[in-house]
Parts: sequence; C-alpha cells; structure tokens
Amino acid sequence: MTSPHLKIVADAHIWGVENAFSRLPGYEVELCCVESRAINRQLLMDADILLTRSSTRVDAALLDGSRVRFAATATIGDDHYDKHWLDQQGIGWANAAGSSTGSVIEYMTTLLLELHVQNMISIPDTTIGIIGAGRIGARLASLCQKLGMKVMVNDPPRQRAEGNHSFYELNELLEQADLITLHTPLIRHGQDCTHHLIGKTELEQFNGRGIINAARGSCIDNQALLHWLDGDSTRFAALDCWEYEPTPMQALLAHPGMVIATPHIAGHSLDGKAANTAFAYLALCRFLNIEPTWQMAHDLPEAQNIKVIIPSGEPWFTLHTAATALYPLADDHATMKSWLDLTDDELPNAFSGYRRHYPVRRAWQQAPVHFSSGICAETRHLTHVIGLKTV
Ligand SMILES: O=C(O)[C@H](O)[C@H](O)COP(=O)(O)O
Repeated sequence: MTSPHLKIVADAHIWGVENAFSRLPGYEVELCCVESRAINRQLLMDADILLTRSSTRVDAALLDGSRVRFAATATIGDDHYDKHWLDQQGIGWANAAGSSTGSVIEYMTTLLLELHVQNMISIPDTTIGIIGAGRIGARLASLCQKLGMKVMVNDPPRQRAEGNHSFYELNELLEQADLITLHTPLIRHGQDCTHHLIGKTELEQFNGRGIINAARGSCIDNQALLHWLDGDSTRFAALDCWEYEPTPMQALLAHPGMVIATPHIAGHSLDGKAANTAFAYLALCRFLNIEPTWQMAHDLPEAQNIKVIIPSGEPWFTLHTAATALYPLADDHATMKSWLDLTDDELPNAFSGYRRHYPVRRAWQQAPVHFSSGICAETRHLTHVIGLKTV
C-alpha cells in the first residue's frame, strides 16, 4: 500500500526545517521550503500543511480555496494568524508559545546587567513594572524578585481570571515604577487590546526613566516614545521590537536615549530557534496523530565551556562579564546603530538579513562558565539565580 502524499510548504528560515519535516512516518512528504515572501495562494493551492515564522500573514486572503488543513508558526507570537477565520474554516493551527522563553529571559537578564553597568539603573534599587505576565513576563517577575528588585506586575486578563490582588493596574505601574518592560502579545481589538498600549497618555503618566519592549513593536506608539525621550535627557529606552519592522523609525534608532537597540532577536538564541521548530514539529505530529521521530538535540552542536576572566570582586560586574561572554548584547546594539546611515531601501534589508543570519548564541545551560578565579558566595548565588551553569 502506498503512503498518502503530504505537501508541506514551509518558510525556509525555520531552523532545521529540512531535517525536522522531510520525513514523517506514514506519509510520502513533499517539502517545499521557500522564502517567506514567496509563500502565496498559488503555491498553497495544492498544499496540505503550512509552516511559517512571523512574517507570513495567515488568513483568508492567503488560504481561502486552498487544500491546507493545518498551519503552524514556529514563533511564540501568533498575531499574524487570523485564528478566528482558521477556526471557522476548521483549519488546525498552532503556535510555539513557550519555546524560546529561555532565550528572551537571557536577553532580558543581559539587558538589565548592561543597564546596571552603564549606570542607567541600580538593579537592587529598581522598581520594575512588568506589563504582561504570560510565560515570559511571569518568569521575568520571579527572576527580578530574586535579584532584589521591587516588582509590579500588570496583566488584566490574568487578573480577571485569577481574581487575586498581586496584580497592579497599568496606571499604578506608570506612577510608581522606575523601569517598565512589555511582554504582552499584540492584540489589535477588544477589551485586552495591546496595540499602542503605551502611547502619549501613558507616557505622560509615567514617572520612571526607562522603557523596554521585547513584545511586539506596535505595543508602543513609537512616535510618542520619541517625543517622550526628547522631553528629558535622563530618559532611556531599550527596544528589541519596533513599530513598522523591518523598517524601524530612524529618528528613534538615532536618539541618544535609545541605549540598547536590537533587531528583534531576543528569542533568537540557537536553542531558542531550535525549540521554535520542535514545538511546531510536535504540533504537526499531534495533528497527524503520528509518533515524533525527529529529535532536536541530535541536530544541535555540543555544549562548549566558556572561560570568563573576572574583572573585579563586585558581583554585578562579574555577572555582567559572564552574561556578555555568552551573549554579547552590545554587538547586536552596535550593529543596529551602524545602520543609521542606510537609506530607507537598505534599512529593512539590513534588519531582516541580520535576523536571518544571526550569529550563533547558545542557551546558557549549553555554555557552562568557567571563572578564572574563585567567586564570592553572593556572586555564586546570583550566577545560579540568573541561570548560568558553572564548572
Ligand atoms: O514570536 C516570537 O517567537 C519572536 O518574536 C520571534 O523572534 C519572531 O521571529 P521571526 O519569525 O520574526 O523570525
């Protein structure tokens, strides 16, 4: 008996896509990997499965009339999927929520340490307002508490569902936090709309100095953010996500208050991208009701020890040195700031190209740290808190 034919159209930039999806038990797979801009109605007419990253809008305009019965995005965010329409059509869909959480937490940890060593904040004296307490926001809240920060969490849907009093209203965060950071999904309509969640009104209310966005660009009105930065030279922003990606606002990128600018790579550690793929793969196996055979770990390089020369006995500086040995955040920032001279046509290519060919960055558990000399008990404790593996 011949196996049924299964045509899969996939974004070629899904990490490990060929190894993961070209063999599925019980099917004769035709895997068609293309650039995201080549994913169109015509290509999908006779496809059964669609696998995307965030740059493909999956909706009626793309899929109506096609044979596609399941679509998965190898990303945490799924705002590019018209989930209501997919449900109405009986087309299965999945996101990779939870997959690259660790990578985003490592980005956030490195960023907080970077802000500390640059004297923008003092970690233990900072009140951080976390907006959005899903997998990432909740894990970040717990980490920040362990680092001695005062943590205020805002998450209206969770507050309604859980009815407890550990959540703060957005205006309370804006009034009391020194630093706010966004970790919400992008929701364009309704009660929990997060599009321009932070706009002119909210920024006028905000008494703190710093804003971080590692959620989706348009959760913050970038024009309003630019005005806010203009209003006081002690204010600063760290953006990983930009409104109008892949064409971030040049004036915002150029602003001296834009202290850490990165091109939407918080989740892009190698292990984060591999986990994105693994989540999409497992979702497809569940949909097809088949046993998974591909194992992500077999395709990842082995862990490598990283030697860290300790600069001084000061714990936060030691942690910063170790964190940036694993993840040189300043390199991403310097690269993005170097795009200031690019034309409007060149900037989106630089932004997307850097993300596509992003330098390899390993998860901290895959890159054990070997300190050049002994570290004090407090530093040792903090290395564990931030998730470093020491040898
Ligand atoms: O939603 C996510 O997983 C992240 O924002 C991810 O970094 C998106 O990556 P992209 O598909 O844009 O490469």
